[in-house]
Amino acid sequence: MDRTPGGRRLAAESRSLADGEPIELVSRSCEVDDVSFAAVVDAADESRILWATPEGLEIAGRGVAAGFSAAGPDRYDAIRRQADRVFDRLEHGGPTVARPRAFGGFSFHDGSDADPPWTGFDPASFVVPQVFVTRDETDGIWLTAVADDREAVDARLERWRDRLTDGPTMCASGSAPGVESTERSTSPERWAEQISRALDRIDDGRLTKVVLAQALSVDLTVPVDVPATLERLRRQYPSCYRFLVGHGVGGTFFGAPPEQLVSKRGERVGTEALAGSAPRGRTPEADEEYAERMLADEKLRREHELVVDAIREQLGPLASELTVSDRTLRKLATIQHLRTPISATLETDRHVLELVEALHPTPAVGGVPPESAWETIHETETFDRGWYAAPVGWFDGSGDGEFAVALRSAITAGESATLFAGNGIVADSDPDDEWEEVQLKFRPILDELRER
Ligand SMILES: C=C(O[C@@H]1C=C(C(=O)O)C=C[C@H]1O)C(=O)O
Repeated sequence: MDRTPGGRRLAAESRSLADGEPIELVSRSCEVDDVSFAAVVDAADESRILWATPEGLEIAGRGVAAGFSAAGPDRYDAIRRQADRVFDRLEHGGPTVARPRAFGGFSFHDGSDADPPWTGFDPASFVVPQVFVTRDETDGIWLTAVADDREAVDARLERWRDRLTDGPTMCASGSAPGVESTERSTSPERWAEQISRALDRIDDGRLTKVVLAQALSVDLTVPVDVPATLERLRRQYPSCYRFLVGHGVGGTFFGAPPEQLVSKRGERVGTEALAGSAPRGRTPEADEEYAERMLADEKLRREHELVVDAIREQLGPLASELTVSDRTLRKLATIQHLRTPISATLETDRHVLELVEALHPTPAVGGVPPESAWETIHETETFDRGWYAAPVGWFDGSGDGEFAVALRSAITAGESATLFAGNGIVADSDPDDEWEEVQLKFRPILDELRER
């Protein structure tokens, strides 16, 4: 595989970023009326990204004005160095909300091989799109184009403005592709064995917690319309992130994660511990009972506190002040979780990628201690996590940015999709309960693939 930073596929327009030269790009924005975000990301054979937050920021982008990719333990720094060479010289004509940002993410493990279904998904890869639309609650809707020079950027902006304003404004929510058949990576019997082996390690003191996951391969009747599926997910899971990453080759990775890894704006940092799960009840009384039981459950409390402690340990040394708020409930349509919001003020300025590196993987998706958890995951799981449960999001030229944990996610190409879901295992975990919780975590995506 081509491991050169900014290798062929992700070269900045036509140049490679490997030669050390700064890259000069120009961006221009114009305000537009309501336009279809789906129309920007409707071509699976081109690079495309979509990012939406629970607070209402939504960005859809296409093409590659600059691309960065990296592998290995140095991947966070390597991405940042490549991006600095672009952002340091970028001239942006437009409001801050519509500024160019680099969108992408990381694989769960730094040595991920990008084998199918993960073809094209390097251990770290980001793009600054050639064209993107940005919407947020206060600033309206903006179209931005990025190119090598002013003439090219003006032409691109005009072309896309015509194209989007002539098209439909609504995001089509489409219909589900329909599921022909499913195949599990892990049978219930195999799962019970895996849990029992993890519990042995916990018993003999090598491990305190590990998150074990499963994959579900789905044969579809027709290919997934990913933007339309995300639109349906928005309605079902309005408090979740939504993302789509496609490189024009291989599959499209998408999901509706409930969990923020980190957000950084200036010196302010936000993150959260989200761990501990229970079903939603069919009646308000049943739902309340599940919630009460979860809040009172000693095992879940320990499992959750491990995540809080790890975040405190990772972020503490970088912060002048750190606030751990009270534990609350996070209720989603099909599942509920324990959640602890955490915020911090940085002691000195940091790039958001430094915070991503410090936090990933939190024990909400990895385990404690991290090395032993990683070894257990590696020896136990029979599939490649790829970008599942890893950081996905954006950063900008001043080092601000926001990342979600890529959960409740799937990678799809043609008439197949692979879904991923996992659960935290600690002392006293019961294989049947853990199995049920994993199945609940497949539901957000699986429900949207099935015809109702
Ligand atoms: C691992 C997943 O979810 C994570 C694990 C949780 C748990 O163990 O209870 C809860 C929320 C997430 O942090 C997943 O959705 O696949």
